[in-house]
Amino acid sequence: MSMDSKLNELVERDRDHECKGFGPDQVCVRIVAVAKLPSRFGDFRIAAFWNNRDQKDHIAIIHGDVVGAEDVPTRMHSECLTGDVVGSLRCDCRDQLETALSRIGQLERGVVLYMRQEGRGIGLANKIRAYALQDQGLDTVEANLALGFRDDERDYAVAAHMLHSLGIGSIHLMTNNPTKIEQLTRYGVNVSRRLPHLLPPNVHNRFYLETKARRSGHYIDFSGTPHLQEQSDPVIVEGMPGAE
Ligand SMILES: Nc1nc2c(ncn2[C@@H]2O[C@H](COP(=O)(O)OP(=O)(O)OP(=O)(O)O)[C@@H](O)[C@H]2O)c(=O)[nH]1
Ligand SMILES: [Zn+2]
Repeated sequence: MSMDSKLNELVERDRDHECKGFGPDQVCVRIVAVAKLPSRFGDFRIAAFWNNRDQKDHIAIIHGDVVGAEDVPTRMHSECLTGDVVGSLRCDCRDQLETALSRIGQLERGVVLYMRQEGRGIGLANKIRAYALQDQGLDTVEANLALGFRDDERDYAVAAHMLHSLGIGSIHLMTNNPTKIEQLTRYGVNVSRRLPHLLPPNVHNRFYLETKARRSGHYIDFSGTPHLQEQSDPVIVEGMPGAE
């Protein structure tokens, strides 16, 4: 069966899908529409999902035949309008997204989950409030706390169910964030391997990345010499200020 027919079958199957849900919030997800999506990063299909937890359209960007597959290279990306769309250099989001899409686009198969969890789940306006506090000297964790949020408000139950809905048996997760692996595993996803997803820092996001390593326990090595191999990867955004 072709990949398109397989995915269309999943849409049919999910029309009346209901289950006891993932995690304490009993999160249930349906795959609602699939279409082809040729992109500058490769050939993809895009799948839209409904869920019973938030009002957001979460998305899977799929390359190759992933239904029923094991060890599927997977990137779980959190929406970042400032980075993804505007090309902000305050974070590493766009570099990570573009690199994930082009790497996966060149593999046999893989998937990028584009989760609408702007600002680590606090939303766009609040992220900009957090940026304003960072402009006054707070770090990214302190800014979230000052606004009355946890440093990270994301929950990956929707993402876990999305992978389940796609029939993906196990994943190789592209991340430096141990919490993503812990949570997905808790929600029943088999993360058979972690693939480091580091890109070279620029002058604007270096402190932000250091904070992720120092305060949020991300696997990013700044002090250790030699640096992790991945940090010497060629720069993705040509002409990026401060790029080494
Ligand atoms: N609250 C807040 N969110 C931010 C800030 N900078 C980037 N983000 C958001 O952080 C999310 C990306 O998460 P990161 O913490 O950068 O990285 P990660 O996805 O947890 O980890 P990796 O998988 O290793 O990339 C996106 O939703 C961004 O909008 C910030 O200063 N404050
Ligand atoms: Zn960002």
